[in-house]
Amino acid sequence: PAITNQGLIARDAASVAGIEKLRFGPFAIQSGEGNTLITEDGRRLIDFSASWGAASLGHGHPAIVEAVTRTVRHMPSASILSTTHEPGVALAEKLLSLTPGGEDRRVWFGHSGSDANETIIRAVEAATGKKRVIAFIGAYHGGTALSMSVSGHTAQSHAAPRPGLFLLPYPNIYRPHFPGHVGEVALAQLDYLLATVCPPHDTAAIIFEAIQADGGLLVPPPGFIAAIAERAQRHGILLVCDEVKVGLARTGMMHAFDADGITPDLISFGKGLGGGLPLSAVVGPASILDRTTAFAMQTLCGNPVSCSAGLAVLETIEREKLAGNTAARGKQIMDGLKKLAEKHPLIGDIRGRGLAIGVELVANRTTKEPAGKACQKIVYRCFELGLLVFYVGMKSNVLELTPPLTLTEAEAAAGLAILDQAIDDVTQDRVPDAAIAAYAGW
Ligand SMILES: Cc1ncc(COP(=O)(O)O)c(/C=N/[C@@H]2CCCCNC2=O)c1O
Repeated sequence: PAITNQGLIARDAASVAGIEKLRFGPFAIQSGEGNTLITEDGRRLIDFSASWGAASLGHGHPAIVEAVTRTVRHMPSASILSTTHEPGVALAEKLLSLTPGGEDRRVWFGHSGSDANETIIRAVEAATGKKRVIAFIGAYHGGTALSMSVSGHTAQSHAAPRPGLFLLPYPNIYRPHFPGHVGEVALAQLDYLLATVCPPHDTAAIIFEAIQADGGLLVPPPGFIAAIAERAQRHGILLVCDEVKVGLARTGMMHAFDADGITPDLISFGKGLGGGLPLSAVVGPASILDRTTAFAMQTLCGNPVSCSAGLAVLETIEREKLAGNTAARGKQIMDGLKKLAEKHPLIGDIRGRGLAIGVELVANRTTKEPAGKACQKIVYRCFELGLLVFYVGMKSNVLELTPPLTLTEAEAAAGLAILDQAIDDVTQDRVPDAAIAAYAGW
């Protein structure tokens, strides 16, 4: 049918496949400027999501515009598979210089966190010949078959876990599901697995997030990931850290795993690495990533335009000292949220590091009953009031605040004020069920 002059939402409904939609409202965007998005009808939204963390420098950052424009104009091919080029080599060198690891290492380029984690699992299995992998309940490692099969998020329960996968309980300090669900049980279970059905000689890797993002923005107790790393090292099991969401200065440190001062064997990057363009990377030992050729290919891997954006992101993080800004803005927001918690009983827990912040919403602070519907309504109301924020969590009740690393003090304050109003409106039942009925969220 001819496309009438309908709005984006109606046209989207008639043209874009629902299987890739994760919608919380009629969120139609016509443009972005810095840390603000402008809706189709011209309203300004402070962006507290950064497109799930991908727009690390906000929207239209001059460094990215300049790098991308320059490269797309002179275009040294579209791929690094069969022709190499300066943007790709320079970005690989930059990533090697920014990541810890003594031995000879290499960088693999992809387009998404999913393909990076997919490649890691395939590469470590091939290099070690080992069939078992250990991961965590609540983990989201991707949306492709293999990356999903080593995930543990309830939203992906439609995907079968890979054979030989063992899932451990990720520490949940605020909502322990059993005594010791704050770290020591996970470690005890890991030791028991390794001593029984998951022998180190057949266990290729342990994959984890230093902060579990989609699982509910769970921050493990200090020392937990160091304890995991110590066991991996002791048993000769490869340690894989998924830095796709919370890496690259988002926690106020260069790497989220810096919190425990560990050195993973392999690291996956994505989202913010591309600053809004499709780009992922795996950093790991040459003995794994350089052991053969033509093993993990996609035509546009190492696309020079995306690689130029990645270089611009990393250089800007350094030049603008964005890890420092992230720590400062994160403290500002955390302090602001603590004040909101004094007046809003819906706020059950506030946690995170830097600009990776979770606000867990509960109907009752004593029972901690998850307030999923209130959470959906708050996201919807924030959109109406001028703030874009989404939610995560296996009970869909954790607001995820991952604004661009370039967030300013004024934008943080304005976002908090809108969040305050939205929570108030939902608490006073001013947002009807009908407002969110059409949106499945997750
Ligand atoms: C820690 C972590 N590792 C890998 C991925 C997969 O990245 P891609 O979605 O770029 O393939 C993700 C993606 N997370 C999802 C993307 C789908 C929408 C829901 N929100 C996310 O942030 C992730 O958080």
